[in-house]
Amino acid sequence: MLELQQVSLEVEGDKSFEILKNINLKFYEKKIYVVTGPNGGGKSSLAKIIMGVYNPTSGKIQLDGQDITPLNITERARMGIGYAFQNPPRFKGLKVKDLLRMAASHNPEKINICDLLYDVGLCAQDYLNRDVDVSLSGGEMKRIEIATVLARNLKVAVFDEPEAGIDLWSFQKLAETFRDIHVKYDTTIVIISHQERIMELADEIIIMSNGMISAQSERDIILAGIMNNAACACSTKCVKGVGQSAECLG
Ligand SMILES: Nc1ncnc2c1ncn2[C@@H]1O[C@H](COP(=O)(O)OP(=O)(O)OP(=O)(O)O)[C@@H](O)[C@H]1O
Repeated sequence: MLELQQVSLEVEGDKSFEILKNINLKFYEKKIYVVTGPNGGGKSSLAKIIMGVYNPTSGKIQLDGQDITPLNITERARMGIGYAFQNPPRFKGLKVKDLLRMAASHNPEKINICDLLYDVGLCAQDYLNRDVDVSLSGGEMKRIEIATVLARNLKVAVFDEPEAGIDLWSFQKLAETFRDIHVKYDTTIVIISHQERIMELADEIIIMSNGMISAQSERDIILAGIMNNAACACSTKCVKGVGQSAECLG
């Protein structure tokens, strides 16, 4: 289990600014958590705190009871925490098979990289010798990156907006891939996303706004809350909105 205890993150600028405020969260094995909420709410910062890109100003992070707060990104990667980027990096001259072999080399179990490609819906024959460069589409790159996450057999995998820039068909395959990971592996999956279809994959949804957890519950409870947002008063044209409240009238 990954646990964040009273985690805060402050950045120094002209004046100091608290990006994350006293976050308490528990992420259990074999569960999918989707973190959502308004722009600037602190979701990516939370992902970076888990990864070790940022170190908290105060608070503690524990993995299976071990304090990992002082560990950096490389040390946390060795402990089984991995991150899939919003815009995955591409490397000239590197082939898909090299990338997967590199990822699998960190896994004590023997991994068949062709099976991994199959797991993410790609034909090994077509993709093993492809260069990891701009010739791969966004959706293909996303799936290859997910295959590298699977190759490492992570304890905790964090995906920041995995749906960004992929087409509808690839999106469907991506959702299936997450469902498969959920069934086959014990990995704790944390996905940052604004997409309702990604939220539908979650066991639990966490809503972050203004650097705090504003809601956290089972998927259906949160989704029902989002759909029947009684506080919405945006417009009479909005399907959710009431638009009639006195506050709306100029
Ligand atoms: N290194 C930094 N220095 C200063 N401010 C930062 C830094 N990183 C993030 N912020 C600010 O912290 C807030 C939270 O940013 P973050 O990227 O975590 O939000 P988010 O919820 O992921 O947003 P989005 O949905 O737009 O991706 C924003 O106001 C952002 O400008």
